[in-house]
Amino acid sequence: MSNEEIRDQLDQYYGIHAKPQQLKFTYGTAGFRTKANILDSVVFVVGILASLRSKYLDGQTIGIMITASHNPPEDNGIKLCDPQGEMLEQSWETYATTLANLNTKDEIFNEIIKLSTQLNINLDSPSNVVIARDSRDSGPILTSSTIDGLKVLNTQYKDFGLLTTPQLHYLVKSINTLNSTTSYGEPTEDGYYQKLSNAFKKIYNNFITPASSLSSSASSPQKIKITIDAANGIGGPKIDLLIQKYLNDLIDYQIVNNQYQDPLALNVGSGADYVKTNQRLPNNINPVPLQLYASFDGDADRVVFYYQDEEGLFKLLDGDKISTLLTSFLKDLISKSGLNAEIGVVQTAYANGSSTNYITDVLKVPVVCTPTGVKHLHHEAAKFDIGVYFEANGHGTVLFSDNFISVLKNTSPSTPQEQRAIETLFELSNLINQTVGDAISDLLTVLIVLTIKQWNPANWDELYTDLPNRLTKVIVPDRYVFKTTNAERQLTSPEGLQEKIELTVKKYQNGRSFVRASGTEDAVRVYAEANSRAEADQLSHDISELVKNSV
Ligand SMILES: CC(=O)N[C@H]1[C@@H](OP(=O)(O)O)O[C@H](CO)[C@@H](O)[C@@H]1O
Ligand SMILES: [Mg+2]
Repeated sequence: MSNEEIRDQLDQYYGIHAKPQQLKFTYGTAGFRTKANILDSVVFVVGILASLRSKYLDGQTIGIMITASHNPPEDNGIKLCDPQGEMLEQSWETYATTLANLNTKDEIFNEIIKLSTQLNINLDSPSNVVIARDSRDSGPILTSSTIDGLKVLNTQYKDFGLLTTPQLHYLVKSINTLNSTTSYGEPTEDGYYQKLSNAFKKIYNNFITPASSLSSSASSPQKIKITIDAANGIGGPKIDLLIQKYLNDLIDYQIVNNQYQDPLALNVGSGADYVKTNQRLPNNINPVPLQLYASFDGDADRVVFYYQDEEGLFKLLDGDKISTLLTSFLKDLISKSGLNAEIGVVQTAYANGSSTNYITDVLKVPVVCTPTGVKHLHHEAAKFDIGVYFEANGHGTVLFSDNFISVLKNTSPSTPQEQRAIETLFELSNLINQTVGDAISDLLTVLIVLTIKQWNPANWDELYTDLPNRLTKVIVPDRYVFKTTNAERQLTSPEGLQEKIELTVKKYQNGRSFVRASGTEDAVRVYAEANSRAEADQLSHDISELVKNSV
């Protein structure tokens, strides 16, 4: 495109999407996220950036997701997805932030020219983008503003409408691998359902026969039971569609908080974040002891499970519990397969200390700790043949390396046991989303593992006992003075604070605490765990006081 053509396009579209002068925006861990009514200028320039990114990558398809995940209904956000379904490369986050804060049409034009020169982008290259949104009522208008941004550099686009975030990631990877040897799947929403349900059924049929089932009737196995709190978000109608169409004879499910068309209901008193943060049931669940419940977040890239024990106590099965369940299952399969595979687990400092000890000491699997944010975990997990990564809040997945997948495809098993283990490992790589944490895919994986093990939620929970812990926020004048090292587990600034924290922690049995600035909220987070509830609370209080007094 010539400079004149770009100027003409900006003349046509910029006026209605001009930035309000006083606002500042940052592309953070989760993209841009704020009140929906101030996002218009941001989504417009994200359209331009996605076009540049695609041209930079020779026309490969880039994904745009309009969502604010677990935030309240009046918020919204936008994030980009790279060609293999991974998060946007970090250096481009800076370009996104720069573009979003420019105040005039000329500045935007100059930035387009500057970036294309600096990065050697041929503006005549084709550019392709797919776009989707969660169920927020601000979604359609923000989508249309994003599309105006795409038109500035003549980008081809397809609007997939309402999808979960992981479905969009699936589509991006499927489109970019179409007709190749590493084809990820059919690039349609239904292709996603087919891929997951086929894998689920194959694993199921490999293990569950009428004779081995727990069923009272010998001829038909009992259906797998689950109640899902969909946070009144887009995950509800999507998992409904998948199970209805493909898994209805295997899964007996109920969806609560499924009012995704109610603009005020999203994430209110419901959802994975609500359940994990408050450590309590969401609205509209009357628990039956020892039955399994799950909560998605607003864009269905996180899931947590829970149940009520026989004493009537609420018990949470969070990302750490999912990680340990899957790791123990996978390790067992590797050993039965007769193959050599390196399995590893990736966690953040927020993982419960008991889970880390269990994985290291009992499962004897290496654990890597990374900074918060899934892109850090994802990157480390990709270094193993099988890399399991979950944040404690329920966002995570399991990555199978290309090399290990080709070993699985090309090995001739010598016993039926080996054959079953190899097939199951291969189908798990299809069932578990390889691009990003996925509530639907993780839910199906947990259900099949529990069914194979014939475990109820209490059996799962028994693997280890969580150390009592507390996660709190402290509001400070400037959170950026809190700088960390060692995967965010130690402070380097403010000076002297880390030493004080360590002296305090030493007073508590099994005490552990760390402090870091949130990347998504204007606050400092304090995490504390110790041997008892009272000690964890006291430690949390002591450290919060140290933080308050340090600034
Ligand atoms: C303790 C915690 O749960 N932190 C969350 C939260 O990050 P903070 O940087 O802690 O605000 O939002 C991130 C994005 O959703 C998520 O990846 C992360 O796990
Ligand atoms: Mg989310």
